[in-house]
Amino acid sequence: MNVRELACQSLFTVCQDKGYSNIIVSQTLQKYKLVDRDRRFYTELVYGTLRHLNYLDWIITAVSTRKIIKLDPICLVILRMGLYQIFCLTKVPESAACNESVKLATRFGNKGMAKFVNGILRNGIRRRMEFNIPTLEENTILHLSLTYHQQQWLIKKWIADYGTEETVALCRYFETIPRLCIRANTTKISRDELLHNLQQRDMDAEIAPYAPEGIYLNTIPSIHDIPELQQGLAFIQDESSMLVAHVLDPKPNEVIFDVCAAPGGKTTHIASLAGDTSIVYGCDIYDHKLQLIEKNAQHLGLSNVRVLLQDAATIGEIYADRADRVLVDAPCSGLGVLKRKLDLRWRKKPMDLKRLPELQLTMLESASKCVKPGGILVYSTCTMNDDENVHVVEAFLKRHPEFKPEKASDYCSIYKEGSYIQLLPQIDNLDGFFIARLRRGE
Ligand SMILES: C[S@@+](CC[C@H](N)C(=O)[O-])C[C@H]1O[C@@H](n2cnc3c(N)ncnc32)[C@H](O)[C@@H]1O
Repeated sequence: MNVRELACQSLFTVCQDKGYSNIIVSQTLQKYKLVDRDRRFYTELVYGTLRHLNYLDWIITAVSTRKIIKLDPICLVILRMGLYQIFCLTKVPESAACNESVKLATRFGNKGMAKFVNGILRNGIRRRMEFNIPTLEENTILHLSLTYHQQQWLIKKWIADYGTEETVALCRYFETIPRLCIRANTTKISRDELLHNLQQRDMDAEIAPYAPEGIYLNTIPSIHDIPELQQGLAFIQDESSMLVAHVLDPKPNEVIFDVCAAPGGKTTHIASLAGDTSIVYGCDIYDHKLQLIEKNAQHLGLSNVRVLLQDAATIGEIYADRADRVLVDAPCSGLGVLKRKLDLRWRKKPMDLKRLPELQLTMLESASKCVKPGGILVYSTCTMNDDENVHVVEAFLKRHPEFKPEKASDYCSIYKEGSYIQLLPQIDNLDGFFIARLRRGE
């Protein structure tokens, strides 16, 4: 298979919602031993097409007489990839992009599809001047959506929530290349020692400003350049996410429940802060995900982690008053981490934001029953959607006056007014995250 065929297949899988682009790309690169140049072109085609998806669809909508949703999915992938080469790459001649796309349509489709693809691409080239992105003044939403590769409904929501200037800053944050952030496994090595070891090997590493175990790597290394990851001395985790365990503030000799725990980033962090006289139960509703928690705990040498197959929405009926501390790191819309998840940007639907708060409140209510009198309940998400954050917590507090909020930022070094921490990428230069800390009365 040639490079374009591989890219076409990978994009087809991602666009059919059958996998994450980073996993598919790395599996493909492992299976097919491509030479460096082909490897780069393959990666560029897959990630570039995905990043520019809404711009490419904007062109297809204008040029095609058939509606996008009526197009054969493989035909749509071939068109997107062809237009990406024509409109966004400078080094591929237009004729090559067209001819190669026609070949793909013949290979994966039929003669009719090949003719259609040829027509659309040549039409696109003829009408090229029509596809300059409108300016911010001409059409704010379309401009931001096409320039920063975000869905229009999200841009509208952000403008309503933060205004245009902050929305631009937010979109810019999501366009920056994510730095790798690692957490020192402080049960085995201090952050200073880990940092020293990395810098000794000429790695451009610096400490994370807010998470006491966090280290950023400014140049993106291959994972294999960091043997400390394989040795269990460090764990890949975003800085925002590291703050959650500190807000929970686990202590020795405690029983702690992490009720939405897989793959165990926070469970293992909590376990290392609590020490081995505590027991941390990492619960999840998916059996196969529990294995990830176990594997991560074992790899980091943590003997105080146990896993539990358990639905967070019913956990309180079984384990009432059992835990000193409970973390609900709820499934959420993930709007705070759009920098990392390119394909997730296009999968988000307004409906997701509507259906989640009810589920989150159910989980929080059930998990709260596990908290012993005087114990701590922490609720966190990786989103900046108030309906999933402050509104869920306030609805919970209204029904449960036995819980009172405590100032979350007293437990970590990022200061926020009010009780809760809402990290905003455009203000805090961190992934969007929400953390609330509640205490049950005695
Ligand atoms: C935001 S992720 C958790 C990330 C994790 N805390 C970490 O730091 O690695 C949410 C998790 O909730 C799990 N989940 C979804 N619905 C659940 C339910 N009803 N009960 C328990 N876990 C659930 C998902 O499988 C997913 O692993």
